[in-house]
Amino acid sequence: MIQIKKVNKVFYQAGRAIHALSNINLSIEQGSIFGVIGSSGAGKSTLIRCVNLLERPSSGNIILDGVDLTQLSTQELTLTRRKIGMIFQHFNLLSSRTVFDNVALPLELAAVNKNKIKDKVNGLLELVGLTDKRDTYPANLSGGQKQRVAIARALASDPLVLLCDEATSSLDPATTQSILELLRKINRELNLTILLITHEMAVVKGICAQVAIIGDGKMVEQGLVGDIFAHPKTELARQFIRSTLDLTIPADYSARLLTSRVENSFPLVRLEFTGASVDTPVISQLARQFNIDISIISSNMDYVGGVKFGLMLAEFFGTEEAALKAIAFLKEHNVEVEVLGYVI
Ligand SMILES: Nc1ncnc2c1ncn2[C@@H]1O[C@H](COP(=O)(O)OP(=O)(O)OP(=O)(O)O)[C@@H](O)[C@H]1O
Repeated sequence: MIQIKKVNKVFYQAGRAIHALSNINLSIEQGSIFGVIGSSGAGKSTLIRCVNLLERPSSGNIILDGVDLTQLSTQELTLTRRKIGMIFQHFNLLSSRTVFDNVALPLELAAVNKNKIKDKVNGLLELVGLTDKRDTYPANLSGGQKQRVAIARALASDPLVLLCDEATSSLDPATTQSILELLRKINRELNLTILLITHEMAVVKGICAQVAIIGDGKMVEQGLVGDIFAHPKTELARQFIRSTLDLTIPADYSARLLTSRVENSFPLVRLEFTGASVDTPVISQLARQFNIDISIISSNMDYVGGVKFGLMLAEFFGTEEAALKAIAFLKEHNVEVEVLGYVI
């Protein structure tokens, strides 16, 4: 459906070359939801803007439904762009137009007749759940409602692909979930291919089947979301996965944390379970085998693509020797263990 082939993008600023994208290759199947994740400045916006040629790649090809967009004339490109809808972080609605008129705009520009526009827009407003807001102005809508209008507008010209540029980044978590739910619904009902870029792994986990991780303009890792969560190959992928779990040491524990073991102090350990971890009940096993009492302080375990993974913060009560044996046992079972300090 979309093929991004050997795409490079170089910006020149004050005589300096900035390699925003280096040799990016991606293949996105029709009807799939594909996520591209990266930190700030990684090149995500540049990549998604290259897909509809808002930004022209310095080299490489963008192939949509068998057509190489980089080879089209300006006129051909204008027509082909109708097959590509786009939504943005800040919605980009026209404040002087009502909800209805915002959604109608692409149809008016394509000279569709008024009755057809009315039917189409009403249908789209129903799809995104905004029928009762048709005559409202954007200033009187919530962020989530504005994004629904933007989605309806993007769908007006029956695109094959929807590009989402940080579409949920300015929304609260509950609204983010409702917009992701809507994207899932339109993907299912319209068989629309969705390419989204985000800096939030939670968005990828929530909606995407496949993900590509980019860093510093380069492809770092790509594959099925479940596989990446289960077997991240790079430190960058691990960082993104950890960001969905977020375990911090409670303040009162930090205050009592020593860097070396003294009498009556016990190790505070951070356990990381990945797809490589052996799928046995290791916590109860090590309590029994090594005579260790385990106090779980916080835990964030998850299940994606058939794989359990997550982080756990725990205190190990027992002798120093028992704690060392327990840690070795966990490592043998491919649980990553980090001793964060000793709690007094
Ligand atoms: N028009 C431009 N002129 C010069 N440099 C640019 C331009 N657009 C982007 N860049 C540079 O290209 C690199 C990638 O930027 P890009 O906006 O694609 O990153 P991003 O991953 O989308 O970041 P963010 O999440 O912060 O938006 C950055 O170093 C940026 O400064």
